[in-house]
Amino acid sequence: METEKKTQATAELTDMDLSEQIKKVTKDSHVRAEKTELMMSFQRGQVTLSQYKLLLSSLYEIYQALEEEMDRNSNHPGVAPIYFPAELARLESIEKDLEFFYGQDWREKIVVPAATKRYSHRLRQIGRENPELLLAHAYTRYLGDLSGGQVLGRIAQKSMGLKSNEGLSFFAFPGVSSPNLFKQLYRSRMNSVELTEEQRNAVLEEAVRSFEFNIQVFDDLQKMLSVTENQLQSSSTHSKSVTLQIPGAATNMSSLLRMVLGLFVALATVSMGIYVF
Ligand code: HEM
Repeated sequence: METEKKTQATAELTDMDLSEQIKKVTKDSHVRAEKTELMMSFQRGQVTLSQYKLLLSSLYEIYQALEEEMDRNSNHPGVAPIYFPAELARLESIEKDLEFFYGQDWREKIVVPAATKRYSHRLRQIGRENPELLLAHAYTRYLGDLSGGQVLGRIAQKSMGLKSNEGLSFFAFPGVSSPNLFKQLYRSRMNSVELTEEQRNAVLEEAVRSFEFNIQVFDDLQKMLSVTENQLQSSSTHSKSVTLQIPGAATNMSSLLRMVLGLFVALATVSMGIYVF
């Protein structure tokens, strides 16, 4: 009975175009991504500046890897049909936004969690070894951005109290006049990619993995924020030495974190001094 059901499901999936299959196999992952704390903050209109800055920093690392690998493989038969740098590329917009939020020396200030490093590492690996799998990642990010982008951009602007569109270039696609029509074109290009059955299954698996990477990034960012907030709270209620531990081993400790850490050490030193005398 169970086997029958499975065979039926596989047969249904085989009859579909790639764009339909990919949407179907990632449906549950999409629901999980929507329910992450970070995405819930967006949906409640409560995204904070710290959340958004950390998210942008990770998006920088992710899009840098994705777009470098897409550029390098732009003539690959699995990439060429879905290669739309003029319409979709996000890296320059993210750089502009990071400069707005962090200042000119943003490169020295941004922090990303280990999950982001794992995601970008995977992108570079498949760019080298199986470029046709880049389609799965391009789909997850770009169609996601095109679907929710406009709405999320307005929510972000309102939640963070920004007066203009400054800092929000990530959400704007000046090269796409109708996101819905563009998504249709993109889907038809996805469907035109020639893949063996094995490659098609690998693309579908990679799409699910791609959502998983995004979910892990969102969860890690949230953990980083709550650790920083908890540490700040406990340092103001108990004046004792604390070690700043970020789950997922954040890399590139920013000067902001260094400053916070310095503040803890200074507080601990002062309080020990008061205690001793
Ligand atoms: C605030 C959270 C989110 C909301 C409210 C949301 C909502 C939506 C909506 C309404 C659509 C259009 C569905 C349709 O055309 O049938 C969509 C599509 C999509 N979203 Fe999301 N989304 C969210 C987060 C995400 C995230 C985090 C990702 C990936 C990292 C993502 C990836 C996608 C993709 C790839 C599509 C295109 C589906 C397709 O047509 O094949 N979404 N989303």
